[in-house]
Amino acid sequence: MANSSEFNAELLLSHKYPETTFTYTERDAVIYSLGVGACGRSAVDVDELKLVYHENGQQFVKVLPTFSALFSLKLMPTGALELPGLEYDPRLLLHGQQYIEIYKPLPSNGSIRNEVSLAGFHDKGKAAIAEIETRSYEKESGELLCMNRMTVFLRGAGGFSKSSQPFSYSNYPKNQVPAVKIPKTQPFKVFEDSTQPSQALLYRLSGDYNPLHSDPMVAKVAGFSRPILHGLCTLGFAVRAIIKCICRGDPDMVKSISGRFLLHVYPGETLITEMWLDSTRVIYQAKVKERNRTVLSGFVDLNRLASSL
Ligand SMILES: CCC/C=C/C(=O)SCCNC(=O)CCNC(=O)[C@H](O)C(C)(C)COP(=O)([O-])OP(=O)([O-])OC[C@H]1O[C@@H](n2cnc3c(N)ncnc32)[C@H](O)[C@@H]1OP(=O)([O-])[O-]
Repeated sequence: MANSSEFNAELLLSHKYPETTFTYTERDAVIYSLGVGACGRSAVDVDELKLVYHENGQQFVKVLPTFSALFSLKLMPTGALELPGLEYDPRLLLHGQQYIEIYKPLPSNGSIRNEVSLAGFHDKGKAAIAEIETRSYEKESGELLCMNRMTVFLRGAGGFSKSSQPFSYSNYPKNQVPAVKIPKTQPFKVFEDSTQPSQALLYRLSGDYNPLHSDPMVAKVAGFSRPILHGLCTLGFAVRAIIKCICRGDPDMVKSISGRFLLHVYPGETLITEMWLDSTRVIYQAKVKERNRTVLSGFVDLNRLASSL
């Protein structure tokens, strides 16, 4: 537990994160799609081939909306996050939540300028929670493309509040909070997908080289029997399942995405994504079949519904 004398709220809240850039090509978008399992069940999948190949005269590959979560990767090159005013052990850091808003379909290649800020910071006693917001602009046009809010869960870093009221700060609307109630009814769609034992080793090629996902010793120190899957890889699997089952394979129908990581996933486990439709909102949860445990839940808001649903 963090010592209250080590926490300096003023220093943390006034910290300015530097702007970052992210340049990608179509090859990066394809490696990402393969990393979240596109065409993993069939190399001629009609809903997914467009994510990895120019089929039928298609000019560009289509890009999954969750690809945008990579834009701010430079912020944590080795898995640690700069939080001046707080001491914490980066080896105990876990990805807690991800919230994404897409304002324009993601191009198949591009150069992105990111504005980064601290959107929230909370003392949860046993943990501290930091929320980092990244607004991503297309460099050439200057247009705002998307916003990502990443929540990091810093195990062991809570308990620093000096007053009896735990320290809590956030600067965004309450309706963007990802907590969802899973309906008691049967899901509208269910999709089962296997992750490969090498899934995290493939996914890391998209730029998240945190050794928690590849190094057995680092995983042990973090409390896991072996390296675990990147949270964003699990989210990528779940959102891809929704795009396949509800958007008829069209990634451009996704407006916003929210997910909370409830439990770690081991590469090689089977993910079952259950989906409920509530107007243009898809409420979902992903379970690991082998352990019968829910590992992720959230919602995806769509621009419209597919006419054939
Ligand atoms: C980031 C880039 C690096 C990437 C790394 C990875 O990919 S790692 C791989 C991917 N990530 C993973 O594998 C992580 C998987 N998730 C886990 O292992 C666990 O959910 C946990 C350890 C994050 C929290 O478990 P626990 O039993 O210690 O928690 P609890 O139930 O006792 O609640 C305590 C308080 O925290 C709140 N809160 C709870 N959960 C979350 C959350 N996810 N998010 C945010 N907040 C959360 C909860 O509301 C409560 O606050 P309240 O209500 O009192 O004000």
